[in-house]
Amino acid sequence: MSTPVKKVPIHLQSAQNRLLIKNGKIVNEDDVLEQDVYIEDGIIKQLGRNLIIPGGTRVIDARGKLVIPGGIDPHTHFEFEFMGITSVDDFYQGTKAAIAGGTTMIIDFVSPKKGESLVDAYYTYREKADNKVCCDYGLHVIIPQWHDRVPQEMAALCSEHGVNSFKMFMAYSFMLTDSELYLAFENCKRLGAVAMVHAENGAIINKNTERLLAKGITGPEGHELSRSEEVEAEAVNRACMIANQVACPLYVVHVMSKSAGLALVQARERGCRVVGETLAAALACDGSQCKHPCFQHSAGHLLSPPLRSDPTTPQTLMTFLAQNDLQLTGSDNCTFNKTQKELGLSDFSKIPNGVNGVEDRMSVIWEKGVHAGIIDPCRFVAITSTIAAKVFNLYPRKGCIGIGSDADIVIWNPNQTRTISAKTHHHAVDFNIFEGMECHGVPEYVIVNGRVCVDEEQLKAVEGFGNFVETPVFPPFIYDIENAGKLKPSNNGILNDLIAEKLAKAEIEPKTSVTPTLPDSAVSTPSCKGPRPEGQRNLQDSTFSISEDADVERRSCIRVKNPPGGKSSGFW
Ligand SMILES: NC(=O)NCCC(=O)O
Ligand SMILES: [Zn+2]
Ligand SMILES: [Zn+2]
Repeated sequence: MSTPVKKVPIHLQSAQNRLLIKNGKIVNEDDVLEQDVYIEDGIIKQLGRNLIIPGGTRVIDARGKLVIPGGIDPHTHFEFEFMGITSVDDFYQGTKAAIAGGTTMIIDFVSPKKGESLVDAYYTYREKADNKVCCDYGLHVIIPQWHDRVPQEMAALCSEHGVNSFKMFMAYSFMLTDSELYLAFENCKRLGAVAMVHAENGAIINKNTERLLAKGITGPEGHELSRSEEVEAEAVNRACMIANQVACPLYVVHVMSKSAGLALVQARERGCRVVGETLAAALACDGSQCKHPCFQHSAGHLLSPPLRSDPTTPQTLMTFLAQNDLQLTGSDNCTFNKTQKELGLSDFSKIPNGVNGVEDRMSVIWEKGVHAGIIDPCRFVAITSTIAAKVFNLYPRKGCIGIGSDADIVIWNPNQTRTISAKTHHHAVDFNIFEGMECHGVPEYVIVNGRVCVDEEQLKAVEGFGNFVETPVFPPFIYDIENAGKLKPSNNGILNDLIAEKLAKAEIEPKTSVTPTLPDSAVSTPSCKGPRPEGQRNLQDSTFSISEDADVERRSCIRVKNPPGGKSSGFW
């Protein structure tokens, strides 16, 4: 079989090929620039003020707005066959929702059946996705079972099919044993691939589930009881230990608890190279939602690892992100409708696991991170876009606003608000875990490969406009140890002097004292009615605020030295 060839209608190939974004403030992960952006044929061609550009170019005025790299969601499951059913957001609806929220690239997971060739499963996904995606996409491949052909298939996916990442499970019926994980990580290391792991102790979950059901605990509240924080943290620790035996860098997906976050910090202190991802869901919701008397509400919030009962979890995870103890965010968008969730009405272990997030991730993280004063706009860009681009070796093509980069750009209005609701979202699913949450920060324009796909907040996504993007092996961010050292002090969420100076022009005043206080609970209570080169700067912990003028609303961004119960660590 050869790589699928996508047929994009001619009129879509170079739509709106010239665009100038004027008067905005470009925010990259490490810098803020007062520059205009000129785009031609989907690529950023010029940056600066007073650019000389061809006549007939469309001009968008971004005065008072931030011009940021489009979000990259490294964790979605569209049309995912899981627990006997298929998630309802397909590659069209899912990527359309992504764009509506300011995400311009997603990376989904090929999910081979046990015994199926990984390469065949990859083709199945390409066929499902290529003509549906509204934005660019990449693919990770799940390894559901270890057998002799797997190493060869992994090698073929890396060398011939543009895949550089594999996900292994430590729970569910397709979990791998420790020795199989060892082999999988060893192969990832040999190929220069990113080893991703779903870290929960599957054997203990199975035993707990049997015990809970036998006791008559059958509702959604049983879900977290069966997979407590230590069940997650133990697996994180074990995965890090196993990866370290073969010196394989590790990416832990969906870190959902303080205990798991701390396990990562401790592993890194022992010398393990590990990247930690958390989810929009975990940053905005807590486990109390799964105890709600309405089944649609409680089951609607059910995913694995679960939202945690400890109500300080969302803020702590955000603080981990601020301190680079966690590095990036995904959505794990895996949506099931009410009727699908009802498969588990009398047995929580049969409720399909998964929630929405691809549309609201950017707004939710802005709200709980920047608006709440825990991270600055540069760190927002890092954790929603740049670090994903670096980990999966897409940087600087994606994840930054630079000359030569893809024109995947969001014009972000931090002064605008919107209220999230299933009634207005663009997903196929009938429920939204962020229902009723008011978010400051709205994507007014979303530009996907140079095409304006959200235009003054109006969604104009085009089915099939996106392309499959190959992810090359040996991402320097995780494989080049020397560079990894240099990346460590990249904008660590802290406003350094130079950025402070630049933002000062854009209304930022550094403060002198550190106030290690966190804002009041960031937990939402939804209602239920049914190429950045060398020279990364050293950053000191500091407190700063963005002062108000005509353009930018006042924000107080607080750096906290140590997370509650934890200690900041370096990147590796
Ligand atoms: N997370 C979840 O509950 N569903 C999606 C599958 C996975 O990522 O484990
Ligand atoms: Zn998972
Ligand atoms: Zn997932």
